[in-house]
Amino acid sequence: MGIFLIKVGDLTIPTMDDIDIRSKKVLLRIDINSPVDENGKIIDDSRIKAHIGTIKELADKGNSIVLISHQGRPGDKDFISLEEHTKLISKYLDREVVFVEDVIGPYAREMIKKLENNGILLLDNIRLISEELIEAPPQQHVKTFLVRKLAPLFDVYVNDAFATSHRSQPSIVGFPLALPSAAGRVMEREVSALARIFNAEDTPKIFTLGGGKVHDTIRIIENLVRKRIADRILTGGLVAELFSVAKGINLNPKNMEILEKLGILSLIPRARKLLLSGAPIEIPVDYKVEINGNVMEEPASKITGVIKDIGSTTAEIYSSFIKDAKVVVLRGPMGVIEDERFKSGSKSVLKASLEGQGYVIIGGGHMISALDKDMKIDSSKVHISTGGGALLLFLSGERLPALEALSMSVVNSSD
Ligand SMILES: Nc1ncnc2c1ncn2[C@@H]1O[C@H](COP(=O)(O)OP(=O)(O)O)[C@@H](O)[C@H]1O
Ligand SMILES: O=C(OP(=O)(O)O)[C@H](O)COP(=O)(O)O
Repeated sequence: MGIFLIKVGDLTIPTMDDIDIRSKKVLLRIDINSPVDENGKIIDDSRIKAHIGTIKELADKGNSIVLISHQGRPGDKDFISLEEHTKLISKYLDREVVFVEDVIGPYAREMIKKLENNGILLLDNIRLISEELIEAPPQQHVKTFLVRKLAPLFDVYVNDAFATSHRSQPSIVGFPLALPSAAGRVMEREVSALARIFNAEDTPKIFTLGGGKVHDTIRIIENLVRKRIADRILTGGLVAELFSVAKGINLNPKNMEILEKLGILSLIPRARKLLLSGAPIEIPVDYKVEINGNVMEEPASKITGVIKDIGSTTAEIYSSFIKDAKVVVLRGPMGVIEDERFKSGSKSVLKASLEGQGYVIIGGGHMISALDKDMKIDSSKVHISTGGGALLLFLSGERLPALEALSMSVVNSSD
């Protein structure tokens, strides 16, 4: 044990080298929330692979480990159990990992109590517990059923879920107030790497923002604009549709209905405010759409189909901007990448980023899954982050609840 604390702004966060973490019972929060296909099958396991090193290190130090993670959100198609995830973790670790079809009930607690030295369990989707979806301060979350039922069964809590570090949820912020805690290796690596590579003086900085989490993304754009961090913001996915509508472009009733159902239209006033303030937000000039099962390209001003990707002219324009940037940050796909026919927009911007001169930061589970095996990745100028929203909030200088909570962790006095 030494002093290896991570410093982030005014926060000091303990690492796994700072607490006594040998032969203990460890609760390890990971983020293995992965993109899944329409049958609920995992289509990209990058996030699972990312945590293997942390799990191995804890296992090698003689700890017994209980893994917790969420997957999707209740009501969404990707809200599934963690059974398949367990098999993948087991495959990459090359040892048995037991799936427990329970989270805080008597069965889960019995399994945790019985866990032998060096054993590894994965509890089921933590968002099966409704408390996990509540955003509240650590002082409130330490009193949840979730924390009160699980914390007494452990010696140590490790948070390796950088990708969930922007959520002030019990499994992220509650446990550090109940147990000696530390950041895991993924968390440590992400925070240290991003602090090192993201410098104010490196301009222009281009943010390519797509995907479906538009409520999160508009908050991020507001931050980036207020702090003048982004020189240009290239939009794709549902984010682009919001800004197109806010600019007065008629996307036709089918797309408006989708935006309405997702609650995205309520964001129009905020999007308009950003545009009117002169924010450097670019929107697509054309889209790839689906009409009766057929794929077509249509100009943004004459959309008749359901929008599924940015069009090829937009991809070309975005790529030319990207190639000239000093720093490129990409989060959220340009289209519905689960469908091969709508992957090309995301692939084009990724390819341009990797071929350009600038430093590239790629984040978010879906965007990473669009990276082709044959795309050349120069690790000296590319950081592939496990985080999406967390990454962007961190880059925009926001305090992440996970880091704040870890900085408040109770001190491990056993050494
Ligand atoms: N035009 C679109 N219409 C509907 N969904 C879209 C569109 N573009 C992207 N998406 C969806 O966005 C989702 C990914 O968004 P998000 O979770 O924000 O990204 P990430 O996981 O990379 O952070 C994917 O499921 C994708 O199908
Ligand atoms: O996938 C995640 O975030 P991301 O889409 O911003 O990368 C994290 O697992 C957090 O999930 P959430 O946005 O449902 O809280």
